[in-house]
Amino acid sequence: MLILVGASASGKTDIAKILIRDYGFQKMVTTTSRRPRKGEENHVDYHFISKKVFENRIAKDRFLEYVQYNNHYYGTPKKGATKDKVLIVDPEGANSIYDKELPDIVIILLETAEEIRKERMLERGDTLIQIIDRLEKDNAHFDKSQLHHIDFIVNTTEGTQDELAEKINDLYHHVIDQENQMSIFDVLRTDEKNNKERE
Ligand SMILES: Nc1ncnc2c1ncn2[C@@H]1O[C@H](COP(=O)(O)OP(=O)(O)OP(=O)(O)O)[C@@H](O)[C@H]1O
Ligand SMILES: Nc1nc2c(ncn2[C@@H]2O[C@H](COP(=O)(O)O)[C@@H](O)[C@H]2O)c(=O)[nH]1
Repeated sequence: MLILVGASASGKTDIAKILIRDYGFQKMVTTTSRRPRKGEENHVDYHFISKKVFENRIAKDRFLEYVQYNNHYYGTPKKGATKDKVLIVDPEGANSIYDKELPDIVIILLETAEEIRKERMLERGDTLIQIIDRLEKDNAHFDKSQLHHIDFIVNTTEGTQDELAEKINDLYHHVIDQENQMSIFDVLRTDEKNNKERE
């Protein structure tokens, strides 16, 4: 699973969409107890459920990880957490998944100059108050020191979303293909050992 972590307007959503459109990834749809925003679709943007149902699922251990943010729950369902998924979570979520030592997890932190993020937020119509609030909160929350593990840091200040998605896809495969190759070596080594024992 490819995990993208990054501050607001670092390009996570656009890059994930291109990875899905062009590189065979699927979206890991997460679950939230917050209400859908205008234009958001159930089971596409999130699985939208009530706080009570969310707490019920916590009790049933249905989440790989979950957090409480802005008085709402957000969680990654255990079901469907496969290698080909792209997941966007905050650092706390990425840390919980990393600490579980699951196979095929690649964590990429997107870093973007604050000035550019501000411009992008203005362009997409965020208010000045929203922008100031997000910039202030994000600087501490999305700092690399908050993550237990990072496979790669990708600077998204420059470059188009297409170029960045291509780079991220390459980095993901660099790790995953190497891991798979290692497991082939492990098989060969085991075969060799078994043969020697038989001799
Ligand atoms: N590399 C880029 N070049 C130009 N514009 C970009 C780039 N990446 C993102 N943008 C623009 O910046 C805005 C924010 O992008 P996006 O929604 O992908 O960010 P995000 O990290 O998911 O933000 P948030 O966490 O706030 O939802 C969008 O309007 C998007 O089109
Ligand atoms: N740890 C998790 N964080 C998640 C999950 N799903 C989304 N998120 C993060 O929450 C914030 C707020 O999202 P918003 O859609 O309300 O703006 C954002 O940073 C997301 O990346 C999750 O399952 N686990």
